[in-house]
Amino acid sequence: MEDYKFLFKVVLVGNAGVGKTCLVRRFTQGLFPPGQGATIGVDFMIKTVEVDGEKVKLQIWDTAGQERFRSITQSYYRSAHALILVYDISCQPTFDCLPDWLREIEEYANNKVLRILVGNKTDREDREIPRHIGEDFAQRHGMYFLETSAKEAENVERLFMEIAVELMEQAKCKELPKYDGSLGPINGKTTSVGDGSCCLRS
Ligand SMILES: Nc1nc2c(ncn2[C@@H]2O[C@H](COP(=O)(O)OP(=O)(O)OP(=O)(O)O)[C@@H](O)[C@H]2O)c(=O)[nH]1
Repeated sequence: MEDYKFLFKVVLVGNAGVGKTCLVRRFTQGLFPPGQGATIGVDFMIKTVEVDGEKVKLQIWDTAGQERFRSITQSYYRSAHALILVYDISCQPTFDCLPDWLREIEEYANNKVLRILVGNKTDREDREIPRHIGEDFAQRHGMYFLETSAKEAENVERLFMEIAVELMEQAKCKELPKYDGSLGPINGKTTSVGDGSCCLRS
């Protein structure tokens, strides 16, 4: 039996090419993969971290951004404890699609899911979306907000660690059932986490 006290499912969504896979690889393997191909369907990785001396296992689901995989990826929203919605700060269309992603989240995710908006690729010099525009959008939609660079490892560790801390705090308050690793929460119970209405601590 593996030794961990909490297991949380974190799902990344967002347009193709925004860097979801690179964020996951950076966090779980500490690398920025060269020539990363598009994700087909859904992929997942595990990383166990320690928060306040307790082991927290993060099961991180990396979904394909391409439209043709949408029906597969939607089925992963429901049991997510946290959803990371990613856009590329150097690519306006990826930001313009955020309302469409929010509609998907409204439709398929638990309405109490922890939501985080992430503007990735801060290392790029051709920024199109100013930081405050991303921040405003997140605030208006009750989401946490962070800008990251998977390439330069900026804020990536922080992103996942703050999610782990937040989910653990909520789990302690609400006594989330321990997730058994299957797609649905155990005992058929729908887990309920947080009200998703504040901003990531800075
Ligand atoms: N400059 C820069 N490039 C990045 C960063 N993160 C990812 N990329 C590049 O962006 C491209 C797409 O990265 P992926 O991680 O495959 O994007 P994705 O969102 O997983 O794409 P799909 O799997 O198609 O949904 C790759 O060429 C990466 O090298 C970053 O932080 N900075």
